[in-house]
Amino acid sequence: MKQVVVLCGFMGCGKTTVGRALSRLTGYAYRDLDEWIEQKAGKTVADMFEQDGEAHFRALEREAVRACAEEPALIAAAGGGALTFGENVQVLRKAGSRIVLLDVPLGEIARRLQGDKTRPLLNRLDKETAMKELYEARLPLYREAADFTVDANRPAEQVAREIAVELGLPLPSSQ
Ligand SMILES: Nc1ncnc2c1ncn2[C@@H]1O[C@H](COP(=O)(O)OP(=O)(O)OP(=O)(O)O)[C@@H](O)[C@H]1O
Ligand SMILES: O=C(O)C1=C[C@@H](O)[C@@H](O)[C@H](O)C1
Ligand SMILES: [Mg+2]
Repeated sequence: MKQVVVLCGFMGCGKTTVGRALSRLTGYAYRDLDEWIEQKAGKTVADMFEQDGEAHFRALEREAVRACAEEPALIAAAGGGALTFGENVQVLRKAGSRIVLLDVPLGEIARRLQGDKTRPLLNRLDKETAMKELYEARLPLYREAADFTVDANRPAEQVAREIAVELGLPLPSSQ
């Protein structure tokens, strides 16, 4: 059975952290789509935005989604914007991948990203307003994309375990 699980949600909701925990729990390989893109491009996401523009990054992101959908088994952390594009969601659905939304309230996201300079879409003077507007615009898109929503305002290990149980993933490391 195909077992590709893609974690989605706003920047800072914990996709990378929970994704790594879920990979440890299930034994499935972990892939961070942002890191995959950085390796392909040989530069950071922040540099890509600055030097090549967002459209170039989004094209590489579509490639990353396609490559991930082709895997037999994988825990993938999507970039914060990846599943706001219907085309990427359709590619994953068609391939039988499952999409999980990590739900975290905006206040907690803001706490987690305080002082962070690595996320280009938030690297601006009106960071608070930008974050709120983007969060509110994206939440309905994430909900539409997701097969399952998990309360991710809890320790990452707990969130990972709930996802594994809900999706019926193997839990070899707990036996
Ligand atoms: N469950 C959690 N509880 C508390 N803090 C967390 C939790 N998950 C992640 N964090 C912290 O929040 C910050 C953002 O987490 P992480 O990088 O995993 O988010 P992300 O969703 O991958 O973000 P991005 O979309 O930018 O890749 C990190 O400092 C991380 O340590
Ligand atoms: O929310 C977004 O659109 C982004 C989130 C990050 O994970 C990166 O993919 C990039 O900074 C864009
Ligand atoms: Mg991440």
